[in-house]
Amino acid sequence: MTATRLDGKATAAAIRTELTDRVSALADAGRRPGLGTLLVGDDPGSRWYVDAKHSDCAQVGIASIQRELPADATQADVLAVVADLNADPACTGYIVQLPLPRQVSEAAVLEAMDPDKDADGLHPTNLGRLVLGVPGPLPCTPLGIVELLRRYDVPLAGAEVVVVGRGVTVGRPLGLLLTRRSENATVTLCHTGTRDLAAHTRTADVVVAAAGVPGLVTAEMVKPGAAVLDVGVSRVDGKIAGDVAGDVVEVAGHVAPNPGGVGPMTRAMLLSNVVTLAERAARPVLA
Ligand SMILES: Nc1nc(=O)c2c([nH]1)NC[C@@H]1CN(c3ccc(C(=O)N[C@@H](CCC(=O)O)C(=O)O)cc3)C=[N+]21
Repeated sequence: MTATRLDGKATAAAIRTELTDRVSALADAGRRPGLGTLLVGDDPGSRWYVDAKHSDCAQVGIASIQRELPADATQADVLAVVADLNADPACTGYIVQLPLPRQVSEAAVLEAMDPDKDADGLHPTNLGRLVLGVPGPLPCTPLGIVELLRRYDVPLAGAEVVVVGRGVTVGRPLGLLLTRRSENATVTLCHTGTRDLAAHTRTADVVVAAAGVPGLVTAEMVKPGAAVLDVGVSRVDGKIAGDVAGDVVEVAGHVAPNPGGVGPMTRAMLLSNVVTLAERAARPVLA
């Protein structure tokens, strides 16, 4: 038996279609949402992601504000663009593409963003809101994972979920999201320092592999019928290599492949965050 594919590409396309009505309503009220991006440097992977985000925006009617700085930009250069985007009324939500060059502090840049325009949900205020259970924009990859599982009826309530990876964009906030009462999963957050990773993953109903270690999760580490989501992004010989080995599809019940799984969902959730932020900003106008 081979696993059901969690098709992130098709699901993200459906979400974009659903968003177009909300974008039209905002545009009719003179409040068209606008996504800003700041790309620092010329990493081809980062450029691809940013370009893909803007072509997604064009599809649903969200305006694009594309800012770029050279790889040798200073922290002051980056903070100046952040201040611009904070002040620009056409920009209702924005992201600073990560990673930033070494000379620029990511923490300082995230902190300088207007939390009400934080389309990535990575501002300390918004991460704090996630911990507190207060509404606010949520990180896109964790949201995309939860939404993909929901649309394929993979149950989370009471489920054992093992997340591999403790990074700030995926693993750490995903643990917080999944343990909310609304999701009600039990989460074990594993990482590269976990003594016996396989012992954890073998008990899991859902495994999310987000460690950035190619082929880390193999078939013998997966309980038959479990859902396995591949979120690792590494490049091996110029091609994307995920954290999940090819033989896992023979054991798992569901697999989110990489590419074609969580990546497109991340972009769809970014659009959803931008639309929600624009709706919130327009509330007095929209009634
Ligand atoms: N501020 C910030 N926010 C992010 O959300 C952010 C970031 N920085 N830095 C880098 C990571 C990575 N990331 C991905 C987004 C989409 C795909 C994606 O759409 N991938 C496609 C195609 C991949 C390909 O073929 O190259 C897929 O999985 O099918 C992947 C990875 C967002 N990130």
